[in-house]
Amino acid sequence: MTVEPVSDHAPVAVLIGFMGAGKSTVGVALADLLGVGFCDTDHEIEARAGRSVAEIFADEGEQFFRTMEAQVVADVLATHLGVIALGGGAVMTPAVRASLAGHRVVHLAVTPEAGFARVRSSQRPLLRPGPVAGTAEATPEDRYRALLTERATTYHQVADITTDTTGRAPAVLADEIARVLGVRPASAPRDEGLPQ
Ligand SMILES: Nc1ncnc2c1ncn2[C@@H]1O[C@H](COP(=O)(O)OP(=O)(O)OP(=O)(O)O)[C@@H](O)[C@H]1O
Ligand SMILES: O=C(O)C1=C[C@@H](O)[C@@H](O)[C@H](O)C1
Ligand SMILES: [Mg+2]
Repeated sequence: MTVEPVSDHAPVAVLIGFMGAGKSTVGVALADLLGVGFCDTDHEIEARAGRSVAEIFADEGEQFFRTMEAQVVADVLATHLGVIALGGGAVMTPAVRASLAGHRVVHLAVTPEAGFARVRSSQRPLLRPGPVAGTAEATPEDRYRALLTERATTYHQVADITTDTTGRAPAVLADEIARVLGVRPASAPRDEGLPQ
C-alpha cells in the first residue's frame, strides 16, 4: 500500500499517536532518513511560551495548552515541509482534526504495557496521580490506560496509516513509513527500471 502525495507544498508526514508511541523519536529518524527537517509541536509550543509543557499545564491549565496547540498545529502544517510530530492529545481537539484534512497522517500505535514502560519515568502532566472517570484515585499507569482507551478510535479514524511500534526499533519504523508513503531521500535515485 502507498499513500498518495498530498502536494509538494505540504509536510512529508504528520505523526500522531499516544504518549510514548514514539512520535518525537521516530519523527527524527524519519526526517534524518529523508533528509528533511523535523518539527515537534510540543517543542514549538515550549519555544513560543518560553515554558515547558508541564509548566504551561500547571500555570494555565489544559484548555489554555489545547488552544495554543491548535494554533501551533495550524501554523506548522502551513509552513513546514518536513516531518511533523504532534503532541499525544492534539487530535482530540476538533480544530486540529479539521486542519489535518488532506495531509498524510501516520498513527504510531503502542500497547499500554510497552507505551507506559517508555514514559513512566518522564514528566507527562496528564500522568500525574489523581482522579480518573469513575475512580477516586488513579495511578499514572491507570491514567495511561484510561486515556489510551478513550483516544484509540480517534487516532485510527484520523490516520491514513497505522503502524504498531511495540518491540520495533525507531529506524525500522522510519524505513517502513517512508516505504508505505512512497517517499525517498531527496538524494536517492528514482526507481525507473534498469538502464537500457
Ligand atoms: N520504537 C521504540 N522502541 C523503544 N523505545 C522507544 C521507541 N520509540 C520511542 N521510544 C522511547 O520512548 C520514550 C518516549 O518516546 P517519544 O518521546 O518519542 O514519544 P512521543 O510519542 O513523542 O510522546 P509524547 O506524546 O509524550 O510527546 C523515549 O524515551 C524514547 O526513547
Ligand atoms: O497526550 C497528551 O495529552 C499529551 C502529550 C504530550 O505530547 C504533550 O502534548 C502533553 O503532555 C499532553
Ligand atoms: Mg513527543
